[in-house]
Amino acid sequence: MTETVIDVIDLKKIYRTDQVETHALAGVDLAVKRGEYVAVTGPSGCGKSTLMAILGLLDDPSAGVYRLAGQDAAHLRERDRAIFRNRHIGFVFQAFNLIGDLSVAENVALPLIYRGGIAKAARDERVAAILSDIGMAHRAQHYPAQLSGGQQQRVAIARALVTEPDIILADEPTGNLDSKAGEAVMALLEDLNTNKGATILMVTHDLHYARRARRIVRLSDGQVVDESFGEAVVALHKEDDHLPGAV
Ligand SMILES: Nc1ncnc2c1ncn2[C@@H]1O[C@H](COP(=O)(O)OP(=O)(O)OP(=O)(O)O)[C@@H](O)[C@H]1O
Repeated sequence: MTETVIDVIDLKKIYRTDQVETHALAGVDLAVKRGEYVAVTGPSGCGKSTLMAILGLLDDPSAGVYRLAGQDAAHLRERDRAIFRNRHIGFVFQAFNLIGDLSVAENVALPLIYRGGIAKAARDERVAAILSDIGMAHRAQHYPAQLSGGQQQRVAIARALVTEPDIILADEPTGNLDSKAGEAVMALLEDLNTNKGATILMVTHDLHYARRARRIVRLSDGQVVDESFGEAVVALHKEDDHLPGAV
């Protein structure tokens, strides 16, 4: 049986201010198996960022179960979070978040340095291989400011992948890119999923990009209201009467 990487059961997040209580997540159930590529989509305010922050261990849920790679991830102590994140998660942000005064190769090597226990020669080898995989080997000694937005996001994806995480969490990865660069990033994510077995969960408000994933989960008012399959799956199974159509 395929291993479940992310297992979320009845996840709730309530924001309390003096006057109001906002149920940002009102009981989300979501399972992501190894090798899946899932897009989470939905209208503004439906809870996408809140869900991503919890899955990325940046915030705690108010209630519910969150298991990551089979371990309880909902109640980690502060000092365990960074270690857990480094070990299991690769994060791709909308704003790339590369470090400006480090070269491309140095940016990609950072998660391996944080992990520790990996000799420099092994790190260099791993970084070179991953930059080659994503077509950025020729930019290894460049600095982020010398790259286009699309290239910076490719480097950020390499940085997320370098530790071979259980899951890539991509938060609006095309949000700061024009459509051509956005398409290139989407093609890279698809390739990593199809050919390298990367497990990906991407949040996007853009249905056009959500459809490029294999499975689409729609949130509304903090709950999963619909699940369907992306274009690649629908094209593959278009003869299959039992498969729900693409959104
Ligand atoms: N820190 C906070 N304090 C209070 N309410 C919050 C906080 N963060 C989010 N919310 C509320 O929780 C709900 C879900 O917000 P969230 O940012 O997760 O939605 P979203 O789907 O990511 O929206 P968008 O697509 O616009 O980024 C919204 O009603 C929002 O106003």
